[in-house]
Amino acid sequence: MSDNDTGARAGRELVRLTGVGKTYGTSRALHGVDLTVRAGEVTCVLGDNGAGKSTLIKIVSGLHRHSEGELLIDGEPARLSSPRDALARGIAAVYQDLATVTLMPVWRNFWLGSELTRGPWPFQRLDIPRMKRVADESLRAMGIALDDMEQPIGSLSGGQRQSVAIARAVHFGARVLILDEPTAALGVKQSGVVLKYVAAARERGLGVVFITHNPHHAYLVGDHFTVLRLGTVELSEPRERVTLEELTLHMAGGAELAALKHELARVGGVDTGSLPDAPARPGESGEGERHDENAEDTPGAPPRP
Ligand SMILES: Nc1ncnc2c1ncn2[C@@H]1O[C@H](COP(=O)(O)OP(=O)(O)OP(=O)(O)O)[C@@H](O)[C@H]1O
Repeated sequence: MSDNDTGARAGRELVRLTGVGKTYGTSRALHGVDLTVRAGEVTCVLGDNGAGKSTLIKIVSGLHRHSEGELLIDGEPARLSSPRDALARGIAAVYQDLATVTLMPVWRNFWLGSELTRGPWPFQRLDIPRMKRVADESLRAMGIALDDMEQPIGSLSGGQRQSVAIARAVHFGARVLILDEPTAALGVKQSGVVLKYVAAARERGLGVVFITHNPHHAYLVGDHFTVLRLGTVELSEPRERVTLEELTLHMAGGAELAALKHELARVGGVDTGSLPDAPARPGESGEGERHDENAEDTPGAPPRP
């Protein structure tokens, strides 16, 4: 598939998981998970350590087989045997530890493993001018303008490197882009850079799965939010039905905090008035109470429509 084909009809279902689970030996990492990835939407998967986020993306990206439930791609039941198999179906994962060669120029990293050649076999040579030109065009199409394509990729900031990896996946035909904690190791400004390209990928019609610990980052770009806890889905709501506060409380283990608050109030001597209550059920929080998206601590990504 060429990158011109990525603009699938917005809202079209690309990947769906129903009742998916995964057992490692006797340990159940994931159970009964439903998740839908749609064209032109960002699906955020949030969860604390050990919640099952990595296991989930390994299943969707072809690294692991699920042991229960069903995986549908374009509405058809599918079993992915490898990441290459997933890639052939248009599903690409960009991991935190980007597989780049730090001393190689940006354009070489862009083409790594898929270099263009020219001339008839067996006299083929690398088509360096074309690789540089196409890499530059692909980056610019995503709004990434680098001063010098010859600079080693290691000299770029973490946010820029993530952005190059996103543009690369888009160029090579990803329809579903899985981003594994792309902002985890980044400061506010660099996180903003990455979130901008997450939004750009969505605008191009890709279905994006954005894995994160950070509800603020998720809320800046997300269309749907799924919170995992101990391998099961604790919350799954579209943007209209959940506020940033609710999402943050779920991530902070709001129910446990509320129980703790109750205990502390009984012990006395602790001011529990300012502690949060249990997260409201989505929809209970009242319309029009949506949190300001440009709240403190959140980088300046484009506002959601
Ligand atoms: N290969 C494995 N073998 C056995 N257990 C595993 C394996 N991979 C993950 N687990 C277990 O499955 C559960 C979910 O882990 P997973 O790595 O998917 O969570 P996570 O949400 O990605 O956590 P983190 O944010 O810490 O990466 C954990 O209890 C973990 O110990």
